[in-house]
Amino acid sequence: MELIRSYFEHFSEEQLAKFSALKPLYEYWNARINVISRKDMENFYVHHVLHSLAIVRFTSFFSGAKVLDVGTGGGFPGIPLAIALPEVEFHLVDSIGKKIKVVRAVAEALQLTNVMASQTRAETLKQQYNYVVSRAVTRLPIFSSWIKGKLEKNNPKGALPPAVLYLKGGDLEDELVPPVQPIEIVSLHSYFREAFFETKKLVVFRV
Ligand SMILES: C[S@@+](CC[C@H](N)C(=O)[O-])C[C@H]1O[C@@H](n2cnc3c(N)ncnc32)[C@H](O)[C@@H]1O
Repeated sequence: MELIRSYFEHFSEEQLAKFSALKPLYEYWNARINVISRKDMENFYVHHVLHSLAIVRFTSFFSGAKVLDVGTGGGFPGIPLAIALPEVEFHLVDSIGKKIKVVRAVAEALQLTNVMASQTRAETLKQQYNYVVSRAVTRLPIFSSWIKGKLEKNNPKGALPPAVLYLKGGDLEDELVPPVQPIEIVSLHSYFREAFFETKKLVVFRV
């Protein structure tokens, strides 16, 4: 847990214990339902947990905020975010039922009462959210069409306005076209020293 602690000194022992429990839980579930490539399990804390937590380096949302994780797969970035931000409500969705089964099992084992998981296509959701998070799901213009109308118009005064926070690797210039309205693009290497983050970005945008 030294890796997580070194970047997030304010996490409590309870939170660190939950992060520490994540790897054996995913090893157990991944052997039954593939949600993480087998060779990536070796780099679980850097490639999955720390990568997800980049969003917490950018913002901690506000207490009571509703956050949608679109195409969460086995629970990334939603599960690490829910451990890091227990005052925030997370709705994790994926179109594949067996992935949601893993998300529910992990959330239950860790008693994450701020996680709701649904098997659904993001396009069909009716609720509105203060923020949308996601990692590696589809090109940003397509993604934007899926979540159209699902962000609140305003957030409480002083909070980050409604936005999408999307974790992305590689080139994205040709994806930053309407309806994507970029607010900020952060190189994750400015947050984390590991070589994995050299090409990784957090794209914050409105639609
Ligand atoms: C490459 S995986 C990424 C999973 C996870 N976000 C991660 O980074 O580990 C993309 C996921 O998006 C899901 N997905 C694709 N289209 C979707 C849609 N329209 N609504 C909800 N989930 C979708 C897929 O089922 C898949 O689990």
